[in-house]
Amino acid sequence: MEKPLIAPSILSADFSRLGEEVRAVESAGADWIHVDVMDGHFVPNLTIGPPVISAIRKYSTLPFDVHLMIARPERYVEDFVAAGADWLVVHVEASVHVHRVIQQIRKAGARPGVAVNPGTPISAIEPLLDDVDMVLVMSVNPGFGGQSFIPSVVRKIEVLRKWIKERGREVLIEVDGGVNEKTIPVLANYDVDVYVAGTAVFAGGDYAGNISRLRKAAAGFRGRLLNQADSCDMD
Ligand SMILES: O=C(CO)[C@H](O)[C@H](O)COP(=O)(O)O
Ligand SMILES: [Fe+2]
Repeated sequence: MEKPLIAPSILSADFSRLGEEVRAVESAGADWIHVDVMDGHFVPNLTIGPPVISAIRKYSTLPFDVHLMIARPERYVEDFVAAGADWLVVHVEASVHVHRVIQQIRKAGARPGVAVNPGTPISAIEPLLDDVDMVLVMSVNPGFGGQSFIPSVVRKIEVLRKWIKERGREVLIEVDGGVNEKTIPVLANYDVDVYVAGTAVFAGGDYAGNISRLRKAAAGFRGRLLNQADSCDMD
């Protein structure tokens, strides 16, 4: 797949028709399906678990990118992989032994990613860069869709891109939260690989049009707003 990728977050889909919604965003040009799993403990919201992922898996052939916002994810890694997760992303804040969980994910047969909350220094994931295939930089506090992008995370993405370049090993950078046509142009300066978008894809119902506008925002502005991140109005 040609990067950057667009990964619709089905948190903003119609949950009463989740399978059809997954099929619809695939037809509309999505690259991945982003699935938000919340436990009411690590984040103040509850969503879905392995049985629902297993049920919607058959509606799409796209990779399922499963974002676990759950405490101690090591308890459920094998269940999520069996349910159909191609990518399994755990929060660095959610497990005491996050390095071990990353190894567990790879052993279970999925690609491991690590996510970092807006309030956590990016240095927390630096020791994991040789072991993960993706870093998910949260640009809102996890738990809900429809929140505003937090501009201070841009600096973290810049640092992360530098570290990955220095290592020479491919690690994808994914950004999640408040991603839309206004925020993507700034992010594109750091070669973000995967844009997760819930509201921006599902709002208004024109999924194909929405995805195509996000793609254009990513391609059109790449490299042209360097050093303007701090002054950019991102609301
Ligand atoms: O992980 C998430 C929330 O915790 C979601 O993926 C994210 O919020 C997407 O929604 P939106 O694009 O509306 O911000
Ligand atoms: Fe997410």
